[in-house]
Amino acid sequence: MADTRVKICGLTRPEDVAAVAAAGARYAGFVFFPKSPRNLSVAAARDLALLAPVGLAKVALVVNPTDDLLDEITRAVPLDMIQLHGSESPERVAEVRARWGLPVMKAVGVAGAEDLDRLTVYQQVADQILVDAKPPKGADLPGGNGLAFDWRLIAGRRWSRPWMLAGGLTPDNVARAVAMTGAAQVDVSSGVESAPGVKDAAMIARFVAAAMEAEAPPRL
Ligand SMILES: O=C(O)c1ccccc1NCC(=O)[C@H](O)[C@H](O)COP(=O)(O)O
Repeated sequence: MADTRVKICGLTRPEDVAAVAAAGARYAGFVFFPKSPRNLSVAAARDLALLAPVGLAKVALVVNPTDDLLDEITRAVPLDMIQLHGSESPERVAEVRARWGLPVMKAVGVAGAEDLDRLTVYQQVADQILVDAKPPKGADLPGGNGLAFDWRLIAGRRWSRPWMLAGGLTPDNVARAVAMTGAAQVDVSSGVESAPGVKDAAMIARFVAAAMEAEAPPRL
């Protein structure tokens, strides 16, 4: 059994926080991106974050955030991590980490082998890497699109930092994804929704159980 750590991203309602905690997920993600069906105001995110029990890490997902937005979010919302999901440079990742004093997870989009060097670059400055599918050209959202990339691209890769696998994961494919990539952590958003932005408690429970029971490849 892999005992995979799960992040459920894009919670919008108190019952989502309860479902995520009851299922045994380890991270809850709150999205601050106006175009997203999962977008939250700072006040709404604060209310949700205050419901999270000890052991459920609260992650703020932001896209190329201004300093003012980061100030506003970090002053109001009790957080454990900042997720940068835009085109932030390595220098900006290092700056956010130093200035706001929280661990930073940098999302890196992967579509082909040409994207893999960026994983190495960002591992040098971020606390964690979120390895996600690259959004299609012209997509409204830089993440949360329910698209998977070819997991063979990262199978057997050596990592110098903790990382999470994301992109198109579902209760039905997460065990295969863990077995193929050796991911110790996985992230999902649309794969546990009944409609865009609407989380489904039964799907969350099924996803977390499948991820935790997955067989990981031997870690050498
Ligand atoms: O989920 C969003 O709406 C979103 C908006 C803007 C930037 C990133 C966003 N989501 C990123 C995530 O962390 C997702 O969990 C990740 O991309 C996987 O999404 P999915 O393929 O839908 O499981």
